[in-house]
Amino acid sequence: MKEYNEWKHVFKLDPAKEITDENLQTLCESGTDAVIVGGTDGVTEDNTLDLLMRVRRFSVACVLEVSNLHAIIPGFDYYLIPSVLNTTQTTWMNGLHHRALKEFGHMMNFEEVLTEGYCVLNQDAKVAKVTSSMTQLDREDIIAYARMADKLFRLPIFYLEYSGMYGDPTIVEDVRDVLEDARLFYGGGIDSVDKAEEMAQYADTIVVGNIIYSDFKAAIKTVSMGRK
Ligand SMILES: CC(C)=CCC/C(C)=C/CC/C(C)=C/CC/C(C)=C/CC/C(C)=C/CC/C(C)=C/CC/C(C)=C/COP(=O)(O)OP(=O)(O)O
Ligand SMILES: O=P(O)(O)OC[C@@H](O)CO
Ligand SMILES: [Mg+2]
Repeated sequence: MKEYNEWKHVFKLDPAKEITDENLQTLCESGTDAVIVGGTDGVTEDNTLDLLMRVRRFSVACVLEVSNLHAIIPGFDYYLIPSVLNTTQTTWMNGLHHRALKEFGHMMNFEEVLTEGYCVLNQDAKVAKVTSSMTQLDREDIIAYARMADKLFRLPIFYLEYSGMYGDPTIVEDVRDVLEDARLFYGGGIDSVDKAEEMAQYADTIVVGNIIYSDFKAAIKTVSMGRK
């Protein structure tokens, strides 16, 4: 299993969406560095546990990105805990986190927990709407959020989230240039090897999500970035 600071390419599986056993096997054995289980809505204890058990048949790292309090299940290799830095509602910054720590704090293994500072940039994404994120940001605003994650809060991960659309590579490059310790995750609209390679020049880790469900073959091809 690869540790999180070795991940270059990861797939994000949405528990609310269907994937066949055959495609799941192909995906887990594709050479990707980790499989993240997570989505903005429709994530339940049942569909999360189902994916955990199915992914566990393979040796790839299996990671839960926690998005609601009702689907926190033991047995994953890592727990990614998002805080949305550009939300307008404290719920998504630290509110649910406080509730979760009241319930689970005493039994958590913090070695497995990784906090992510999200900067949500696609105004049409579900995550932007749910979290009422301020997406109309200029380059300097985004860089300030990157420094907030890296230097003020010392979060291990800064996540540039364009979910559903391909972002601006020059922004990813500029953010890469200011981060010193935080790992840079980029996610959004990667549907080809070329896009995977372009963003992987700057991001430590690229995240491939929706294309798994709309064009599975294209999704699997993204793993071959850097190996064409
Ligand atoms: C013993 C035991 C159970 C151990 C585990 C202990 C543990 C790790 C406890 C958790 C502690 C903790 C602090 C939890 C935080 C709780 C929480 C709910 C925090 C809020 C998270 C948050 C900000 C959610 C908002 C949405 C978000 C950022 C989701 C991330 C995933 C994402 C953006 C997916 C992309 O969306 P998608 O669904 O794909 O959208 P489309 O359908 O449009 O594509
Ligand atoms: O679904 P896509 O657009 O690939 O984005 C991946 C991931 O960043 C979503 O949280
Ligand atoms: Mg998705």
